[in-house]
Amino acid sequence: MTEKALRLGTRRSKLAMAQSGQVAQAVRRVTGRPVELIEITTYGDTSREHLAQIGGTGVFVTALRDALLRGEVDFAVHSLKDLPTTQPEELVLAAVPVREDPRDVIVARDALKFTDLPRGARIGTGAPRRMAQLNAYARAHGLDIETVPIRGNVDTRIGYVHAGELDAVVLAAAGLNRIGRIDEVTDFLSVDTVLPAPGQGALAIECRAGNTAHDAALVAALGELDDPFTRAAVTAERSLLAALEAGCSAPVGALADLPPLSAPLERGDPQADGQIVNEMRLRAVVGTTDGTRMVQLSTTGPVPQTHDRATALGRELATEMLAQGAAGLMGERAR
Ligand SMILES: NCc1[nH]cc(CCC(=O)O)c1CC(=O)O
Repeated sequence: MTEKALRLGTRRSKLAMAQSGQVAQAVRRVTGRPVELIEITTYGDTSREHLAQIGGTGVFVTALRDALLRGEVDFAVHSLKDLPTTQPEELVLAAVPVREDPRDVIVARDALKFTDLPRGARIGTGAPRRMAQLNAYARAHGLDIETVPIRGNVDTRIGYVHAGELDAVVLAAAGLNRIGRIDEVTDFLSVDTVLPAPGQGALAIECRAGNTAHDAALVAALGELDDPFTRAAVTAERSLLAALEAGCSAPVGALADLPPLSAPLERGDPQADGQIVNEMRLRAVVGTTDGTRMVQLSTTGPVPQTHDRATALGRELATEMLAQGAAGLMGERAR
């Protein structure tokens, strides 16, 4: 007997199709079932307005969720950083697979590195988070750059550099990796310079919450693709974002990862191994887009072992940031 194919709901962009194709492979492997891609057009794909203006979180996500709720697809694949922080009750994140490179990168003319850009260089990015941190770094290090708001898919953005309209554009490493264009990167920005968006580099596999035996079995099967460390990290990052009452287009960077090894220990040292598997560092930044005012904090502790603990970690750091005036730096609050 041939089993019915699982229907995977996906956006139609090149990036979405690439990552959905990769998840489809993994799902075939863990379920032994065929997987069919169902393309769904979202408002975010058709709108020409700036994302910050159509605003609101989740422009890319709503249409996929509607298709799930209507039963037109069995599961959906999202870029985690595009997912609103509120989780609808009827849906569940069945898996958060291992995160890939969370860094932002630049693609610049003449193979330039960020710090080698000439005076007056124009850098394209539509993300207030990227503008804020690039401008803050430039101020602190005597660089003279201008951030230029752009949007569009990866082809469009890199096209501005090839056309000579911009000196560089900022993109996520993970996206370029997934579409096979990582070779075009001219500089990987250290997360010490630019903290990524909460959830950047991670994917979310979302299902109906399991009210039927069929849905419950699917949630359990897809759970095989979950990576507990990535899950804990992105839960903390997103909880921080939610507690700041900021949306995905707010100037908020956050990353939970392994803390650096303390000085006397080296990798391979049994004590060091204990440290690297047991601890997590959460860093976050909020700033004005011109980079003049920033609140940046970090905390390190045991890897949270439950959803509630990961959520508390993010919320606690957000509370400290708010106490230091973070709310006043975010401009328009989340809608
Ligand atoms: N904002 C759109 C978006 N959503 C996810 C990614 C990249 C892949 C990822 O972070 O998982 C991108 C493109 C980009 O920021 O360059």
